[in-house]
Amino acid sequence: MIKASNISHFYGAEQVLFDLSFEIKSGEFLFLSGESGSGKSTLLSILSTLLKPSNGKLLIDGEGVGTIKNIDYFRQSKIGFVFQFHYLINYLSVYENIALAALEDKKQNINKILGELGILELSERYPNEISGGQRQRVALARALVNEPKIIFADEPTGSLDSKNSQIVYGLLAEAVKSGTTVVVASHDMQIENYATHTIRLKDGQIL
Ligand SMILES: Nc1ncnc2c1ncn2[C@@H]1O[C@H](COP(=O)(O)OP(=O)(O)OP(=O)(O)O)[C@@H](O)[C@H]1O
Repeated sequence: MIKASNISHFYGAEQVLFDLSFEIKSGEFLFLSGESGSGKSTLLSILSTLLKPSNGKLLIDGEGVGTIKNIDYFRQSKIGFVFQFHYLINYLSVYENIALAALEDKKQNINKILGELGILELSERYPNEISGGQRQRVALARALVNEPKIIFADEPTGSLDSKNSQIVYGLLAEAVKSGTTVVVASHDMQIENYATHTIRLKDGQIL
């Protein structure tokens, strides 16, 4: 599903990733772990096509990132993103936040996904009228709505307590069961209970 070959990255003169090569197979739940500053977010941003690596090659679902013609459609249709801060729009309802991200022919999925995530009854509420854990479930629903092949999550539970974190990991694990590939970068070692694979980074290298 994802093949990274000799990925390196520099911010200015500082090298933060060193010649990383690995594969992520379809249906894996990969935990990118490592201490603060080890390069997790940088690597996740590269894998999710948001950041161009300084060197190296990345194949996603058989396509070479960098040569993809319509990258916006590629991201919208194949990739779901979840971030620590959910970036929901406060002026739109839960339903509308998800509808905004949904491809036209996927809008019919919204209520089903809200139901599966246990937040259907919140669909008319606004983000500031629900809890942090519920907001992160909305962000997850938004990531799932286009039935992406891959979900990338950067510290998805960074602002949640342990119980809500477990709910989010459980929902990601459910997505994996139905065939989605999931890549999560986090400090939270609890993810090891859900992940099928772990890559541990230290100073920009795989341990
Ligand atoms: N935009 C940037 N410009 C310059 N240096 C950066 C930038 N982003 C990250 N860095 C540096 O790159 C290194 C790796 O950072 P990165 O955010 O990838 O690590 P991380 O493992 O995700 O850390 P954390 O867990 O604290 O989020 C760090 O030394 C950081 O200071």
